[in-house]
Order: sequence, then structure tokens, then C-alpha cells
Amino acid sequence: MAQGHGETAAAVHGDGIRLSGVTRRYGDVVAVAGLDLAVPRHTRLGIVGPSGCGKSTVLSMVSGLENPDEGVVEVLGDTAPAARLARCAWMPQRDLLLPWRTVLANACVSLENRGVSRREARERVRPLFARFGLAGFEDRRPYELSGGMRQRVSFLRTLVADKDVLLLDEPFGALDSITRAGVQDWLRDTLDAEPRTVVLVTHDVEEALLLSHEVVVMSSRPGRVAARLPVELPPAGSRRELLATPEFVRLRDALLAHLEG
Ligand SMILES: Nc1ncnc2c1ncn2[C@@H]1O[C@H](COP(=O)(O)OP(=O)(O)OP(=O)(O)O)[C@@H](O)[C@H]1O
Repeated sequence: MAQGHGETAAAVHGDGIRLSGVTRRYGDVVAVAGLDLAVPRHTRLGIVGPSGCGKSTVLSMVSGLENPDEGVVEVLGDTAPAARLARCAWMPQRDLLLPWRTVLANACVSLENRGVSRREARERVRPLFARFGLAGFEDRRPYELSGGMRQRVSFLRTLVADKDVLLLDEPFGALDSITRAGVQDWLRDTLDAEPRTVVLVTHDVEEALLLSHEVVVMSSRPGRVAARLPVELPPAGSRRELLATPEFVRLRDALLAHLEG
């Protein structure tokens, strides 16, 4: 069994996300052209590529906030934008927590937005705090938390939205490297325990490999798929040991070579 991937890779079934022949233009700018991507349900796809190659555009199109000019975007069998939107939760780079709300109230926002009463939302979310390493911080304000803790609150809020599809746009870009490593390990364990269909956009090659079942490299604009790398990693005791395995080193080198190419 591949390290950190639990049984999710083996449990692939049903519909996931599919982009077929997708082109998106902004005026004269062709952001992506003829893009084909497939993310089987409950697997995790990492997307890396040069700045401006259309990575965020892909997430916007999956989420239904934007539509392709050509081609089809399908999310769990639906192509209509409103249906795609209903299936996706988006976690941005900045945690976007509301500073005037307590941490618990922030984590409840997505449930309240869906019409769940404030009281019921709190009853449902409070027990999750321990699992997210946030026990005891329920009544604090976001400014009293570290950056890593704020991102965990942000991710908790994203998860309780109970959407099958998670769109992660540089989710740890604002964190320092030590905090980032801890949150990456935590996120991988969390997603192994509670699988979702994930598209992760990142500039961090190690992050892409640690969190994804497959990584695609996009070409510079107009964005197309330049390479696909299935991620198969051996069991390893610690993150440091995993990063030193021949499999990880080979994948990282291959990814960097594609990016440089
Ligand atoms: N709303 C918009 N209006 C006009 N041009 C846009 C719009 N959104 C994106 N673009 C352009 O489309 C291209 C792709 O943008 P996108 O943000 O998807 O790239 P990206 O790979 O996510 O970039 P980065 O890695 O820098 O975040 C860029 O050239 C960008 O300027």
C-alpha cells in the first residue's frame, strides 16, 4: 500500500471530475487550451506549472464559477454550473477567517450558510476540534492562533461544508516552511481517513507529491497537460525518511525536469 494514501487509491469508483477538450479565453488571452483532465472519485490530483498557466482557471471552471468557452467540465456526473458549485468546497491561500467571530463560530460558517441553525452547527462542529488539534481554542479569535492553526480552522470549515470535491488553491502558500510541513502531514492523514475528490494547485513540488495520487504538470500559457506522474510511494516511518526514499527522489527529479523543460 502506498505511503499515506490509505485505501483511497484502491477504492476508486464512480464518477469524479472530468475536463474534456477545455479551452478558456479572457479576451485575447487564451488561458487554457484543449485541456483534458480526469480525477477519479476520492482521489487527489496535484497541478503544478508556471505562473499564469491557468491553474486557478481550472479550479474556477471545476467549481462552476467560470465556464469553458469550448469543451466540457463534469463534476460527479453534473455539467451544469450550479450543480458543479453545489458539489465543491474551495479552500483559498489565505484563511479568510472572520476576525470578529470566535474560532468555533468561524468553523460553523459553512453550515450556517446552508441554513443549519447556529446552535445545531456548534453542536456538530465542536466535537471535531480535538481531531483538528484545536481543542481549547473554540472561544478564541483568529488573531490569537498561529498561522498553521488558522489554516486548520479554515480546512475544518471547508470539510464540514460536506462537499465531495475539495479545491485547494495554494492552501499553505502563506505559511512558513516548518508550519507548512506539519500541516501537509496532517492534511494527508486527514484526507486518508476521510477521502474526498481533491484538486490541489501548488507551486511546491514536494507538497504536490506528498498530498496527491497523481500530479500533472501544465505547460506555460495556454495551459495544457505537459506531463502526468502517478505517485506511488513506499511505506516510510517519518516524513524525512519518505522524502529520502529512491521513489520520492525519482518523482521529485522527474517533476522538476518537466517544470524546467
Ligand atoms: N478574470 C480574468 N480576466 C482576464 N485575464 C485573466 C482572468 N483570470 C485569469 N486571467 C489570465 O489567464 C491566465 C491564467 O491565469 P490563472 O490565474 O489561471 O493562472 P495560474 O496558473 O493560476 O497563475 P499563478 O500560478 O500565478 O497563480 C493569466 O494570463 C491571467 O492573467
